[in-house]
Amino acid sequence: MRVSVIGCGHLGIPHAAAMAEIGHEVIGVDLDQAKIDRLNAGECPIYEEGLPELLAAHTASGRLRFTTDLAEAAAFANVHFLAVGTPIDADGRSYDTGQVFGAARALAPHLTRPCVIIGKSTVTVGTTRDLATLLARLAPAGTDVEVVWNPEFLREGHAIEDTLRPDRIVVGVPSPHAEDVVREVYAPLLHNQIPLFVTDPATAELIKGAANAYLGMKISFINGVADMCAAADADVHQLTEAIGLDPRIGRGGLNAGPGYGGGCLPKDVRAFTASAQSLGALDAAALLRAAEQVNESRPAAALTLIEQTIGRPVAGARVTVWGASFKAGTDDVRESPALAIAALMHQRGAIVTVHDPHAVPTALVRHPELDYAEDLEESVKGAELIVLATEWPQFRDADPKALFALVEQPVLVDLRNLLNADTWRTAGWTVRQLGRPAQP
Ligand SMILES: NC(=O)C1=CN([C@@H]2O[C@H](COP(=O)(O)OP(=O)(O)OC[C@H]3O[C@@H](n4cnc5c(N)ncnc54)[C@H](O)[C@@H]3O)[C@@H](O)[C@H]2O)C=CC1
Ligand SMILES: O=C(O)[C@H]1O[C@H](OP(=O)(O)OP(=O)(O)OC[C@H]2O[C@@H](n3ccc(=O)[nH]c3=O)[C@H](O)[C@@H]2O)[C@H](O)[C@@H](O)[C@@H]1O
Repeated sequence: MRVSVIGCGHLGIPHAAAMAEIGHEVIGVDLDQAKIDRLNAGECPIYEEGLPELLAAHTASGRLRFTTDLAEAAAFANVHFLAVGTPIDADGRSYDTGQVFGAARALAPHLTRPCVIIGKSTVTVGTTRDLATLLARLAPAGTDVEVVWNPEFLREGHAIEDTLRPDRIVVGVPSPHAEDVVREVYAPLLHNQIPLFVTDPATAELIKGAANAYLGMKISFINGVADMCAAADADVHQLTEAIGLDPRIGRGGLNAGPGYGGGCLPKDVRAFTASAQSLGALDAAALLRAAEQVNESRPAAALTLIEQTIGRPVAGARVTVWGASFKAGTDDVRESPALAIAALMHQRGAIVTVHDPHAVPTALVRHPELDYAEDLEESVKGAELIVLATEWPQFRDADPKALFALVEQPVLVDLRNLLNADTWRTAGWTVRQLGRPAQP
């Protein structure tokens, strides 16, 4: 089939590459000419495992190309995926759907044949209906333009794997014809026994919000319990292993840490809370708000642990923060807990150097006030404290003996419970881990 993917960001580029991989002819569309030029040259503008290879293969084969021209996309395809951004609104709570409606308005005049728009962006319930009404009014094909919602569940760092082998495909359809089109698009995946969950558009929109809200609540729950463990001199890591064995709870997504970040969970929990409020589900809104509050308090909780460890305020201390991306496997620094903690220590007068194996260039744009080191050894020279904030394997595998010689003080706070603390302690380090006893 011929498909277009409108919006080439963290979702759209992997999706376009994966659609080419399963055999479709794909045209990706974005407003950003520089990004389109790089993509057409087979270059990958984001750090995502496996994506550069897929892009290079399919731009070379001619099955995947990119443009800024929506008219070209409309002439080429009868299926259009919408993967533009839905950042949080100026009010800080609901989605700004300007990119979604902006793209639809720009595409509409070119829709002269029957077609299906497959929305993938994360949106407020009711968006599919509003978009269908708008397109019926503005497109020459009128009501022959159908709008489906097909929320995306991929994780950054696993985008290709999650797109080619998702747990489930959820689709909210307005008609049996639209469902047939979706089944045809995803046929190669459905042949691999991946479940297709077909529902109405409003339920599909809410499924996405509920999934991310639950993931955020689960993380805030365990982070709240980590606070309890810290106060009781108990061990959150062992507690998590034990409760995670109960299949009703599950071990996945239950790691205590510096809080959930990224371009999605923080905004999606906020927006789902606002939806609960506006739909009159006030108890649900209060539950979700509590999860947000736990998350918002994580930088301060991390600072408390850091200052307890060094036995004084961070002002004047030379601190190295390991990690800038919001999690390992990506160079995305949107709402990164690592950078929030680095910036908080900087505000408190610490001399902060940040090191990340892939995200220094993206971090520099958002936090130019911080110092950066591209090299791990370089980053710790003269440090009085290392704060491990992102769970990159490079940090887990770092050599405590070699680093001991480089630092001013061998003190490390592990906010991800990533390290084998015994090995580090044997090499002479003082190590504190989140929600775990100071002395094992
Ligand atoms: N990042 C992720 O892993 C996931 C994201 N999502 C959702 O997918 C949507 C996109 O997220 P990201 O890819 O992270 O955002 P992003 O900000 O990385 O990418 C959005 C892209 O859309 C482009 N764009 C904006 N208006 C356009 C227009 N009128 N025509 C063509 N292109 C346009 C922008 O230039 C940008 O490249 C959001 O709703 C997000 O919540 C859902 C699941 C996973
Ligand atoms: O809607 C989206 O964009 C996506 O949001 C998340 O994916 P992602 O943002 O890539 O990252 P996660 O792996 O969920 O991690 C989010 C944050 O929570 C933190 N986290 C995650 C898991 C955990 O156990 N503990 C924890 O602190 C991570 O470090 C990170 O800061 C969801 O997992 C995806 O299913 C969803 O499609």
